[in-house]
This record gives sequence, structure tokens and C-alpha cells, in this order.
Amino acid sequence: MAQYARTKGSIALITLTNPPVNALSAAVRKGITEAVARAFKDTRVKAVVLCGENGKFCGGADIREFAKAMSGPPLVPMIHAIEAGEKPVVAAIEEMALGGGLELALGCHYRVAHAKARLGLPEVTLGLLPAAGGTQRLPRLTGIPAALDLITTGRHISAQEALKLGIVDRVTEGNAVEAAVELALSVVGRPLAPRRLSNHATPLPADLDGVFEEVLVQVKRRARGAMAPVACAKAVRAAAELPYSRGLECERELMNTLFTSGQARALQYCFFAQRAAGKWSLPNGARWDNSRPRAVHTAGVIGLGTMGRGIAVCLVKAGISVVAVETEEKQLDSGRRAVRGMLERDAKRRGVTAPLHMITFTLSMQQLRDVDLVIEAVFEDMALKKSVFAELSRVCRPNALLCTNTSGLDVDELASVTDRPPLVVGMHFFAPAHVMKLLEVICGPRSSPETVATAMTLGKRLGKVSVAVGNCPGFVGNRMLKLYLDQAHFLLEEGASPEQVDQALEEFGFALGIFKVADLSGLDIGWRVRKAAGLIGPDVDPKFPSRHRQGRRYCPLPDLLCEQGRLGQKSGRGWYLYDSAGGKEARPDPAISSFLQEYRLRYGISARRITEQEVVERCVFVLANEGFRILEDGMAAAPEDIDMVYVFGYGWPRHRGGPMFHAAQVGLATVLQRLEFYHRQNPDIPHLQPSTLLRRLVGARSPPMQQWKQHIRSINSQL
Ligand SMILES: CC/C=C\CC(=O)SCCNC(=O)CCNC(=O)[C@H](O)C(C)(C)COP(=O)(O)OP(=O)(O)OC[C@H]1O[C@@H](n2cnc3c(N)ncnc32)[C@H](O)[C@@H]1OP(=O)(O)O
Repeated sequence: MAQYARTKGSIALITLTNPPVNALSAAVRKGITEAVARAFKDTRVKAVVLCGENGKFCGGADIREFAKAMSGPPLVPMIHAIEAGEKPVVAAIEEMALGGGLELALGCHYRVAHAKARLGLPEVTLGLLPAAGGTQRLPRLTGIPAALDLITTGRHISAQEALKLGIVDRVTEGNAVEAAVELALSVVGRPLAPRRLSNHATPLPADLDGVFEEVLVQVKRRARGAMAPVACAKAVRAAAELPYSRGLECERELMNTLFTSGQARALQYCFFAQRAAGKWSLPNGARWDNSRPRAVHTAGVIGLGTMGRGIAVCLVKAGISVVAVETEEKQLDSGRRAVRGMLERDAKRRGVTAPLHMITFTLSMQQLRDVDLVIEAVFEDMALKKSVFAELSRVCRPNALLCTNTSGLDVDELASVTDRPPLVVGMHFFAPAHVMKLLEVICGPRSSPETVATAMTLGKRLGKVSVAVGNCPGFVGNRMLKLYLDQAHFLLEEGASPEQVDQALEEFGFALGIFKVADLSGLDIGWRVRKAAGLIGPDVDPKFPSRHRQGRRYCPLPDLLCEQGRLGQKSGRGWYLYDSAGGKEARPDPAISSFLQEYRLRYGISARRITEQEVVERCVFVLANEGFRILEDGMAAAPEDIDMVYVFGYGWPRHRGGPMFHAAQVGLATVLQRLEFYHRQNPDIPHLQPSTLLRRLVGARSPPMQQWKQHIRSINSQL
């Protein structure tokens, strides 16, 4: 809807009304169309101001309507009518002008923004392009390079940046609607033709081809296989080469292809899944909207290794005072230097002063006595963590929350050594913790609603996507990762090379192949975990380690690599070769190729040709299969939560939605059939055996994801 009012005698004020973000639903488009026609007809009206209710201009097209048949007036002619009108129209941009909202503003003759407003064309993040003239008007206003940047990345910009780029005419610290009304009064009678962006010629850079080539390289690197950024670049190219009306046709054709694509569906699914993940609930009835989080002003971080450093930086950047604790002077010193360096670099990038005063470094746990919450990030060892938690019980005030950054240990076992099990919760960050967006919040069976609410809210404050998960070994992400890695290792035994597996996964869209990721994380991490799990021990023959352990197939290849000192990037050699220890550029290593050949020879394995399809299916379907088991076990509340863990924590390609969404898109019956096929070939890999839930869903004719929960017969759900 849109409200119509007349102000200052001659200004029509049209207010978009569709909470929470005044999205351009069919009703809003109808309201604007009618209100603008009324204003143009009313002889008392000399100019028009467009604004949004509740201090928000417009969040763009109504994404919920994309899945339905189109109804109501389309955006393009509506915006054209505004631009072609004979009365000046001014957009008053408060809080946001995004997507169709910014396109609407670009169709207005003038734009005023509040200093805190954010502007952008984020359609690309939904698998689309700005198809209400945005790809044609913006380049005419800002020139090609800036338009390409905004449209292909979808990034939001500040009002100040918008002013510099010429996207807005004025920025005000005061009331933007009042400023827009003043501007409207002042421009009455001025010629409108120069203000119509569709009339402008597009300013062209000297090296047009070079600019586009560079952008295409960038977009392909950022999101391999994603269609929308490439289509965005093509549409902007049309603005450079074609008259406006033909450019608009090109924009429409490109949009038609994107609109019905699986990638657009996946990206829009991610948009809603990300928001749904924040709406957690527990079996005891506690929910995101009935549980109050505690205020967190001060926090302790124990352990200044890679994880602790990143966590401390996140907390300080969110305005939380931190007490960072280490056990020895040397570690404390190097931790202090690293944390300060990260804060200083970040502050320099943002042109502000580094908030170094907000963090203190100490060797004494006693300094934690007054903090609101502690995040333990010590070595992944249960006995060590238990001793830390027992000590925290003694030192911290009785109502302080105790959180662990364990990546897979039993949170309840840790809670049991404290005097406050309801105040204990897992907060599993991902490395590097100040960069990665995912936070798994592990709800122990005794974690109180207030504790879960505090951890979830704190995650959001740190800029993370917080996903509530149950307390089982590896939680959601690492429980699935283990099986994915196992498949990759088995493929090496059977004849693949690390680079072949990685290439297939990267072609699928993963940011990095699994072996590159393993090298980056350090191969010794998994080695230690396997030792702790009793998979490696004195009974294993060092010369001829068994390929069968704990009742199932086991691949000793990564252990053998670790024994050779090949620990990944940090040692300059892992599955790949690096220039030096800590080097980043992964090169295939002929030594690995010979090592694999010798290994196969020793075990009598005849290498076979492995297709890209097999690599992707085995790695990706095993992830989904374990996801179904996680749902059955009640360790994740919904398939959307599992998908968000993979998208934000494990480099899963967002344009494929997540492993569960992907399985649904491929077809559950196909996934079942392919898993059965691979399991027949590998009966000693139990995780290739299709899960009960997958079978049940296929038996129920593959219902939509929203109905999967109805087919789960979990008696012990933790979520
Ligand atoms: C011809 C095609 C022309 C145009 C195409 C487009 O315009 S596509 C849409 C482009 N716009 C966007 O991509 C903006 C999407 N929204 C956001 O980025 C954020 O929601 C926003 C606006 C920055 C606000 O962020 P905030 O953190 O304050 O709130 P939150 O994200 O939790 O959203 C609140 C609720 O609003 C719903 N919502 C947001 N935007 C839209 C939208 N465009 N359409 C429909 N619904 C939207 C969001 O889902 C939340 O709903 P809830 O039920 O509360 O979870």
C-alpha cells in the first residue's frame, strides 16, 4: 500500500507502507501507481516526495512474491511513469534503498538520503539482476566501473559513498523527508529532462573491454559457476553499448533466464533460511521470542591460539571489553602482538582508532572474576577443558556464563564439572574466527533458555549467523565433515589424485577443494582427533597400517602423510607442495603421486578412472545423507539450519543452497538411488548406506523440505 497526503500546500507526500521493510509487493506497486497518477493530475500539486513508513524507504521487491505468479502493476512501467512525469519527484531515503527500492529512487528526479542510510542493488545475491531499469540507469549516472562494482557484488554503500558517486543529490543528518520536501519546493519549475537518467549517455571508460574482462575474472573467482554476476556484467555492458530502450530489453531477457533458474531459487532459499536459523526453539518450549538474553558488557577469552585470538578480536570489535588469559608469558606475548596487530589493521582499513584499550592480557584466571561471560578456547582436549571449567567455577561470579569453543567435545560433560550446568553452552567459532560468519551454538541438555538466548544474540552482535545445534560428537558441521573427508580419502585410494578431487569440488562451486582446505587447517588436527578416538595407537602396524578399523573401512593415507611431517601449509608440504612453510600457493606434488602409486601397489589396489560425477556425488550425497541422520537424531531443528552451517562455515556454494537443499533439487529418489549404488560398490563404508529418513521421504514421494520434519520419528530431539 501507499499513503497519500498533501503537505506545504503543493507537495504530494507518498508513503510506502508494508512493514517491516516496505518491500514493493503487488499492493505497494498498485498504491504507488495510483498515488503518483493522482499527484500528477492534482493541479494544486507542484512536486512529489516518495518516502517509506517507519523511517525506512524500501527494501526492494517483495522476495516472498517471487515464488508466486506475478500480480499487480509491474515495476518497470511504474518507474517509467514517474521519470516521464512533468512534476519533479524526490525520493526521501531513510535507512535503506535496496534493489527495486533503489531502482525506484533512480527513476525519481532527485534523491535525498539520511546520513545513516544504506543503498545498494543486492539482486545478485538472490540470483537475479536489477531488472527494473537499474542496470541501465545506474551506469548512466555513475559510469561503468562503479556500476559494475555495485551491481555484480550487490554490496551496500553508505549515504556518503552514494553522494560521492552521484547516486544521491543530498545527504542530511536531520529529517530526510523534510529535506526532500524542501528540495522539492526549490526545484519546482526547473526543466526535468536533464534529471531523467534514461536520457543520459553512459560515460565510457577508455578501455571498455579491459574493464569488463577484469570484472568477469573477478566474478568468476568470487563465486565459481554462479550465473547472476555474469548476467549482471552483460546487462551493464548493454548500457555501455546500446540505447536505453534496447538496453532495457537486454536486461529483461537476461532476467528471464535468471528468474526461473535453480540458482535463483537456491539463493532466495538461503536468504530466508539464514533468517529462519535465528528463530531457535528448544523441546522445553523456550524460543527466540520468549527467552530474554543477558546483557554482555565484558567477556573473558581463555587461550590465545588461532581461535582465541580471532574470538577476542570479534568481541572487541563488537564493543565488548575483553580479558584475555594465557598460561605462559611467551604465548601471552605472541597472542597480545597478534590480537593488537589484527585490531590495528582493521582500524586502519576503516579509518578509525584501534580500540586497544578494550582488551587486557593476563596470566591470571583471577582477572575473570567480574566478567559477564567467558569463552574457553584452549587445546581440544577433554581433560584440559574440564580443568579449565572447574577453575572457572571457582573464579567467576556465580551468574557468569561459561562457554566453550570446542569443535566437537561433549558440552554436557564439561558442564558437569562446574557449579552451574544451566549456564554452560557451546559457542563453536570457525577459523579465522574474526572472518568466518558461522557460529554453532551447542545447546547442552542442561543449558538454560537464557543461556542459549544470550549465546545466539551475542553471535548476532558479533556479525555471525548463529545456528542452534544439539550436543553430539562433532555437532552438525564437523560430524558431516568427517564423512565428506573420508570419501575424499577413499577416492584417493581408488585412483584419484588430490588435485582431481579438488578440481571436481571447485567446479561444483566449493570455494576450495577439500584437500586444499585440509592443508590450510593443518593435517595434524585430524590426526590428533583420530588418535583420541582410538583409531591410531600402538596396535597399528606402522609399516602396513590396517585399512579396516572399528568395524569399517579406514584410510590411513592422512596418517602416513603426518608421519612424514607433511602437515599442510604450515610445514610447506601436505597434499600439495608450497613454496615454503606457511606458503599459500598450492602446487601438485609429484611426490604425492608416487606415494599414492606405491600405496596402491602395497595394498594390491588397482587404480581405476574416477569421474568428476563420482567425486561430486560421493562427497556431496554423503553430506546430505548424514544431514538426514542429524535430523532424525534431533541434533538440528530443520534442514535449513544444516544448510546454513555448510554455507557459512564450510565454503559450500551458496548458489546451490546447501547440501539438504541440493539433495531436494537433485531429487531425493536420485540421491537414494546413487547412494545405494555406491554402497553396493563399497559395502564396508556404512555412511554410504542411505539413512532411514531419506528412505522414508522417498517412500512419501519426496515432500517439500518444509514437510520433512513430519516424517521424523525422533524421541530424543535436542532441538
Ligand atoms: C524486477 C525485479 C526488481 C527488483 C528486484 C529486487 O528488489 S530483489 C530484492 C532486493 N532487496 C534485497 O535483497 C534486500 C533484502 N533484505 C535485506 O537485505 C535485509 O532484510 C534488510 C532490508 C537490510 C534489513 O535487515 P535487518 O537485519 O534489519 O532485518 P532482516 O534481514 O531480519 O529482515 C526483517 C524481515 O524482513 C524480511 N524482508 C527483508 N527484505 C525483504 C524483502 N525484500 N522482501 C520480503 N521480505 C523481506 C525478512 O525476511 C525478515 O522477515 P522475518 O519474517 O522477520 O524473518
